[in-house]
Amino acid sequence: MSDSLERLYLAVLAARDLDPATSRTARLFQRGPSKMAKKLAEEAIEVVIDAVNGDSEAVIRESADLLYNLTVLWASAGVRPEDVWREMTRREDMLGIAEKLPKSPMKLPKVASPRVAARRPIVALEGRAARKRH
Ligand SMILES: N=c1c2ncn([C@@H]3O[C@H](COP(=O)(O)OP(=O)(O)OP(=O)(O)O)[C@@H](O)[C@H]3O)c2ncn1[C@@H]1O[C@H](COP(=O)(O)O)[C@@H](O)[C@H]1O
Repeated sequence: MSDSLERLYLAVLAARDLDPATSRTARLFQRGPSKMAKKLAEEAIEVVIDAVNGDSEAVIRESADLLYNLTVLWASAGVRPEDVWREMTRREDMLGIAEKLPKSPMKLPKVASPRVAARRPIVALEGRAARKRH
């Protein structure tokens, strides 16, 4: 999926400077971040409504619209897909360790990599609080 999003991101960057009369993306860039944010929020609500109504086909369509509008907002905010993938990997590493936390904090697992070692120490907290800390 990340390949599709990365291709879409490049297409959005390429469309940014097209004619707003013919390119929706160029029109969104012309209208600015508040319009982009409004469209993203609208799409998120449409996904929610379709999911609550059990319309999975509509959820699929609206999710594609949501991801398009998210990609446009990323581009406007100077966020690249790889920035988001890096954060997701960081959380996966962190939560992976948190889920393996032994009962006693003294037996913390060896750090998986220098990248993990650079992180704040993990404190054995109860249940969801452990997730909230990171
Ligand atoms: N992937 C998309 C894409 N997904 C969704 N959309 C647009 O987002 C709309 C969905 O949002 P809405 O339901 O709000 O549509 P709408 O009601 O017509 O929009 P508004 O009237 O509310 O503004 C669709 O009608 C599409 O026009 C997209 N528009 C463009 N792309 C891609 O973006 C790139 C640039 O395309 P242009 O923007 O056409 O240059 C290309 O690769 C395109 O494939």
